[in-house]
Amino acid sequence: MSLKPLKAENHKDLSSMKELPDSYAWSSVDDDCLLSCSSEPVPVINLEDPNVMKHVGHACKTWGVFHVTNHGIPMAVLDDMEASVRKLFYLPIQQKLKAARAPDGVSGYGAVRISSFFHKHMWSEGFTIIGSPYEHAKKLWPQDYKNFCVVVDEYNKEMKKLTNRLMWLVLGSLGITEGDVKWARQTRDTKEACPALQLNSYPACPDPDRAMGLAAHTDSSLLTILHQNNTSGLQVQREGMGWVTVPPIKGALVVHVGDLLHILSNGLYSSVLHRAIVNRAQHRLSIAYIYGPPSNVRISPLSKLTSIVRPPLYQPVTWSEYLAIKAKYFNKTLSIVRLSAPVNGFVDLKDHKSVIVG
Ligand SMILES: C=C1C[C@]23C[C@H]1CC[C@H]2[C@@]12CCC[C@@](C)(C(=O)O1)[C@H]2[C@@H]3C(=O)O
Ligand SMILES: O=C(O)CCC(=O)C(=O)O
Ligand SMILES: [Fe+2]
Repeated sequence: MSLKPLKAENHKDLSSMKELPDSYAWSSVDDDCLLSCSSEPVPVINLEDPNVMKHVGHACKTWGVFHVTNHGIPMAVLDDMEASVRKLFYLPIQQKLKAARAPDGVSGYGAVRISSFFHKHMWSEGFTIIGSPYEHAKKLWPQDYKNFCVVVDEYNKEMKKLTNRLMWLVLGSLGITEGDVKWARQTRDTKEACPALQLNSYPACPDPDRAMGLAAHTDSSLLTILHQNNTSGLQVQREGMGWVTVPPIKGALVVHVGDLLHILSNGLYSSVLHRAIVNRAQHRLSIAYIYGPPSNVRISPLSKLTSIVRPPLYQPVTWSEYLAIKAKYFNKTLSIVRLSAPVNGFVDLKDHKSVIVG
C-alpha cells in the first residue's frame, strides 16, 4: 500500500525557498475546513481540579485530545527545550545531515517516517530521539554537545512523571485500578518503556494553502504529550466537524490518545486523527513525547472493559510489533489488528519486523 516516495529533493533547505515547488504542492489542503470548520475548542483541563479524572475521561471519550494546565512542569524546562530544538533546526543543513536517520532506521534527522506513503513532500523537517540524545548531539555539535543532552534529559524526565500521572487518570476514568494493569506499576522486572521524542520544524511557507506540514495520522502511542511554540498549526479531526485547530495556550500541553490506548480501552477512547498545517509568516516548532508501554508487554483490551456483549475488539500486540505493522500499513494498522466478528483469526505478528526493540 506504500506509495512511491519522491527521492530527488529529499533534503531541500525549506527556509530558503521563495516558491512552493510542485513536489510540495498538495491539492486541497483546506477542503474539509471550508465545509465544516468548527469553532468549538478542544477541552482545557486543569490538573489541579478536584474532578480532574472525570474531565479526562470525558475528553478522551469525546475528543481524544485535550490541553492540560497546572501540569507541574516548570516553564523553564519547556522554554529551554524549545530553545534547544530551535538551535538544532537552525543548524546548516549539511550539519543536520550528519545525524541523518538511516533509510531503515527510526531515530535521527529527516522527513517524518510516514512520508513514504505520500506522493508529495511535507513542508517540515523532523528529528526523532529514542533514549539518550548523546550519539546525535555528538554529531551535531562535536565540541558543545553537553547542553543539548542536559536539556533533553531533563525534558524526558519531566515528561515521564507527567505521563505516568496522566496514565493513572486515564485508567482511573475507565474504572481501572493498579491491580488490573500490573505493567503500569513500573516494577523492576519489566523492561521500561522507551518513549520517542519527535521534534518537528515547520518553516514559514511561501504558499501555505497548498502545502502540508505533517499529513493526517494517529500516533501509535498510549499517550502523546505535545508542546507547540507560540504558533498555530495543529489540527485534529472531530467527527461531524472536520478539522479543528488546536491553538497553542502558553504553558499548557496538548495530550493525544494514541492507537495503543484505543486498543487497551477496547475502543472506548479513540485515537485522534491529527495533522499540522503551515503558515506564511512564522516558523513553527513542536515537540511530541510519544509514550508507549514497556517493550515486553502485550497490549490488549483490558478484561474489565470486555464482556459478552462487548467482546475484545483487538488482538494482543507489543508496541514494537504495532510500529512494524504501522511502518507497512500506516493508517490501516488499527483495523489490521482488529478482531472482526466472526473472529477472523490472528494476524501473524511475527511476519512484521520489529522496529524499536526485539
Ligand atoms: C515510536 C515511534 C512512533 C512514530 C514512529 C516511531 C518514531 C517516530 C514516531 C512518529 C512521529 C511523527 C508521526 C508518526 C506517525 C511518524 O511518522 O513518526 C509517529 C510514529 C507513530 O506514532 O506511529
Ligand atoms: O506539529 C504538530 O503539532 C503535530 C506533531 C505530531 O503530530 C507528531 O509529531 O506526531
Ligand atoms: Fe502525531
